[in-house]
Amino acid sequence: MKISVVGAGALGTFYCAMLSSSGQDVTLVCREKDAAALSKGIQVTGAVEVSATPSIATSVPSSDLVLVTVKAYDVGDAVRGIKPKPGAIVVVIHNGLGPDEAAASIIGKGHVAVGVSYSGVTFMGPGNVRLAGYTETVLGSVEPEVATRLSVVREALEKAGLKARIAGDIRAAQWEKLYANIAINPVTAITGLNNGALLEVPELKALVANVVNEAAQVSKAMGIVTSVDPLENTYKVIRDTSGNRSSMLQDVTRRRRTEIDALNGKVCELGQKHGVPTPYNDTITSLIKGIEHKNMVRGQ
Ligand SMILES: NC(=O)C1=CN([C@@H]2O[C@H](COP(=O)(O)OP(=O)(O)OC[C@H]3O[C@@H](n4cnc5c(N)ncnc54)[C@H](OP(=O)(O)O)[C@@H]3O)[C@@H](O)[C@H]2O)C=CC1
Ligand SMILES: CC(C)(CO)C(=O)C(=O)O
Repeated sequence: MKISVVGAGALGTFYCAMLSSSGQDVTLVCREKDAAALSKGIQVTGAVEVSATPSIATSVPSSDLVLVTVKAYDVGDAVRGIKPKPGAIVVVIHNGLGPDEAAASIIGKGHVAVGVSYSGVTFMGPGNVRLAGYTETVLGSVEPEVATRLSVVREALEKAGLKARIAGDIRAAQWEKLYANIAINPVTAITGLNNGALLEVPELKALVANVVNEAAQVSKAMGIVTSVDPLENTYKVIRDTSGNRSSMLQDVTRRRRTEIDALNGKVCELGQKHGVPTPYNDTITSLIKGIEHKNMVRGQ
C-alpha cells in the first residue's frame, strides 16, 4: 500500500517516522523550504526513539492512503493538491470541527475519513520531533461506505506500533476531544500558564467549567451522544497533561495563527445555529482573536 503523509510538522513527522520505520512505503509531503533538511532523514525522540528515511515530495503522489496532518485552517489548501484514485482514503487528522467537511467538499465525501489523535508531539525543527506521550488514534467517517474500509488504515497504524480504533460515531469522538481543547488551549494561551494550573487557580477552574458546560449544551442540542462526561473528562486531560504548554499557547508564543475558529469559534457558530447561547465561548474567541491581531500587526 502506498501511503502519503501531508504536512511535515509535529504530527506528520511522527506518523511518517513510525510508518516508515515499520517497513511501509511512505512519502512525506512538505513545503519546498523543508525538503532539503527532510531528505537527510527524520527522527522522533522522547517516549519513543525512531529514525527513518521516507521519500520526500512537495506534491502528493498517487496514493492508496493519505494522512493529512496540517493545522485546521490549512486543510482546504492541503487537500486541493490531492487527486484521489478510486478507492483511496484520505484521513484528515486535526483538532476541532469543520476541516474534514471542507476536505469532503473539495475531494469528494467518498474518500474522506477523520482521525482524532491523542498524541503529544512537539516540533523541534524540520525532521525532528519530540513525543511526550501517545495513546491512540480514533478513526471514523460520516460516510458509511468509507467507514467500512477503515480497517486498512487501522492495520497500517498498528503495524507501525501505534494504537488505533474505529469509532462508531466519529462526530461524538471529535466532540470528546473538543471539550478539552476549547477549555485548555485558549485559557492557557491567554494566561501563559501550563495546563495543570487550570485546576490550581479556582477562578480558572470555574472558567473551564463554564466553557465546557456551554459546549456540552450545544452538542446536546445537536443530538451528539458522547461516551464521556465532558467536564470530568476535561479535568482528567488537564491532570494527564499538567506539565504541557498547550498547542495554542505555543502558537501565540511563536506569533502564529491559532486554531480558535475550529475550536471555540465553531462552538459559537453551532450554538447560534441550534439556539444555545455561548457567552463564555464568544468572549474566549474574541480574546484569542485580539491576541492574534496583536501578534500579526507590526509595532504592537
Ligand atoms: N502536535 C500534536 O501533538 C497534536 C496535534 N493535533 C492536531 O493535528 C493538526 C496538525 O498539528 P501539528 O502537527 O502540531 O501542526 P504543525 O504546525 O506542527 O504541522 C503542520 C505542518 O504542515 C505544513 N503544511 C501546511 N499546509 C501544507 C501544505 N499545503 N502542504 C504541505 N505542508 C503543509 C506546515 O508548514 P508551515 O508551518 O510552513 O505552514 C507544517 O509544517 C492540528 O489540527 C493539531 O491541532 C492533534 C493532536 C496532537
Ligand atoms: C490535550 C492538549 C490540551 C494537551 O496540551 C492538546 O491537545 C493541545 O495542546 O492541543
